[in-house]
Amino acid sequence: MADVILELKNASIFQRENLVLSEVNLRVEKGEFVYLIGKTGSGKSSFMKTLYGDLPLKQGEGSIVELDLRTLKEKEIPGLRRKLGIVFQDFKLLPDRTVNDNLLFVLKATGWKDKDAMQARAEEVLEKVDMKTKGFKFPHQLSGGEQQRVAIARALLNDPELILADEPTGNLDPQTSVEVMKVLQEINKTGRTILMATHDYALLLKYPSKTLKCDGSKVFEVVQRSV
Ligand SMILES: Nc1ncnc2c1ncn2[C@@H]1O[C@H](COP(=O)(O)OP(=O)(O)OP(=O)(O)O)[C@@H](O)[C@H]1O
Repeated sequence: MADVILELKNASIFQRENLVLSEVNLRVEKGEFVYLIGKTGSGKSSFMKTLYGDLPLKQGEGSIVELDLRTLKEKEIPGLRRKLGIVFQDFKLLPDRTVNDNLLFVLKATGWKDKDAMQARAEEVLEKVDMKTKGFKFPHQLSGGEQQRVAIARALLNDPELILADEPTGNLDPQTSVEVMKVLQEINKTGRTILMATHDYALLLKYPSKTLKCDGSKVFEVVQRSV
């Protein structure tokens, strides 16, 4: 049987008392690349937040990287985040330190101790996103696409089972978006599972893959038409 990385059954997602999504049923298996699309306000970010423990799952069932979202306790959230790689639209790099130190900071915060191993790991992930020569730079010295590649490198540090990317190309021009997408595709080819929320239909057409749509407070799989 294929490894199930993420499964929701009859899940409802709320922002405070407001129902955002209901009867969500889905299953993502190891190695899949899945898009999550939908209009502004349709619930994509709320959905992603539920998956990384920022919004509690109060109704239905959900499991992600072998953790139960319904019974997830506050103190289990760091453990969940360690098994996930999360990439945001606005990169969220720490502006006051270099790329290298941004990566070392995360390694330290996630329990790494050996300095040489930490440096080697930082270089390894930078290499994967083709940023190995830029470790000494500060985030503001990088282009948006480069910052996002560093953010992807950061997401890879702890070898996550699942990468959640919420509008990772939302702040990038079309050409840079394609470059970032190529990086995500390469990562997916090495067997990592990726769930990516996006508005970018051009990317969907260029890199077709399983697509889920949030609409009318439901999430359903859509069949992509080739153009
Ligand atoms: N912190 C919050 N408190 C209350 N309601 C919220 C909160 N965040 C979002 N919402 C509401 O939840 C609904 C879904 O919003 P969400 O941000 O998940 O949509 P989205 O599809 O990600 O939109 P976008 O593409 O603009 O990011 C919206 O009606 C929004 O107003």
